[in-house]
Amino acid sequence: MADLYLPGGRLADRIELTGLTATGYHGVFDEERRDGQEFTVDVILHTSTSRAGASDELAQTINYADAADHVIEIVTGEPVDLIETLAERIADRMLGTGALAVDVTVHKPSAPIPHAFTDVTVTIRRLGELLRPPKPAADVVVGIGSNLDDPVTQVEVGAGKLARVLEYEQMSRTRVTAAEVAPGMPSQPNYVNAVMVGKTTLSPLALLAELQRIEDEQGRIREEVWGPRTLDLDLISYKVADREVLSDNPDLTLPHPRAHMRSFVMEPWAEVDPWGKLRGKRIR
Ligand SMILES: Nc1ncnc2c1ncn2[C@@H]1O[C@H](COP(=O)(O)OP(=O)(O)OP(=O)(O)O)[C@@H](O)[C@H]1O
Ligand SMILES: Nc1nc2c(c(=O)[nH]1)N=C(CO)CN2
Repeated sequence: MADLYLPGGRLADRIELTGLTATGYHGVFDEERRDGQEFTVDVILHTSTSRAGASDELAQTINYADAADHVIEIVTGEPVDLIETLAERIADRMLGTGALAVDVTVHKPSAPIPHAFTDVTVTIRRLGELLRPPKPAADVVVGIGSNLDDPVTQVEVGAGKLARVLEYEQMSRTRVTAAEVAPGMPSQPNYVNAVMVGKTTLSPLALLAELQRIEDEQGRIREEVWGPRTLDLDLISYKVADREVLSDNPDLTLPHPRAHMRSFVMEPWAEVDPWGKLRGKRIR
């Protein structure tokens, strides 16, 4: 159960807490509620540790001591009948730490079973919002940009591929925009920009993997942030049942953190979706 492959094929990194033990008062029987017993919990947090590994900063990862505190708080907290419920509560809390997915095993080695046995466990895996297929289909906004190797054709071909990934899609007109470059960086050729809105049943990370596949197919080389590019597809906004999915995960930040400052995104978006909203505010 431990391996989790992310959309795009990469194996997720793991932070594992094993054998966390405390007395709890969970169980169906009165004696269990009265006397309590030991519960042991194993947790696997599926995440990406590469930024923390490179920067050596605790803020870039999930603090395992905080995760352990949460688990103990739930085990020693409000009693429930079933270890299934306990596992569900722990998984839910662990997803709140920013993990992409979690595996939780709850052990109840002193369970009231009138036979010789060593342990009884429940193990569950729960996916966070970035990995969960949406229900109903999500409304998404994708920014398209190119300023290398015949940008008009790059945008046209990229949009054609994107249209096969999305449903009920609608594309803005393309426009030529002056390149916004990072401070101190050399100027760049003009961009061709457009926005496509549509629906998807892909999870946010699965959609991002599709966007990156299309970028890669069009010869995108990722070297310089804000560098010139053959094709750039940014996931601007992802809404399920009108609720915007929010994420501060650097691998997929939602809504896109710079979109609201970019007229080359907001103008074409307003053209195809005049009632559109970003962080609850009308876009025009
Ligand atoms: N909303 C998002 N849409 C697309 N990529 C995102 C998003 N949030 C985070 N990313 C991450 O950003 C990384 C760098 O993306 P990219 O090279 O397209 O950045 P950029 O185009 O140079 O800058 P910008 O995001 O400001 O347009 C990607 O590998 C991706 O994981
Ligand atoms: N006009 C324009 N400027 C940009 C664009 C873009 O798509 N259009 N994309 C950037 C990084 O993605 C940086 N600057």
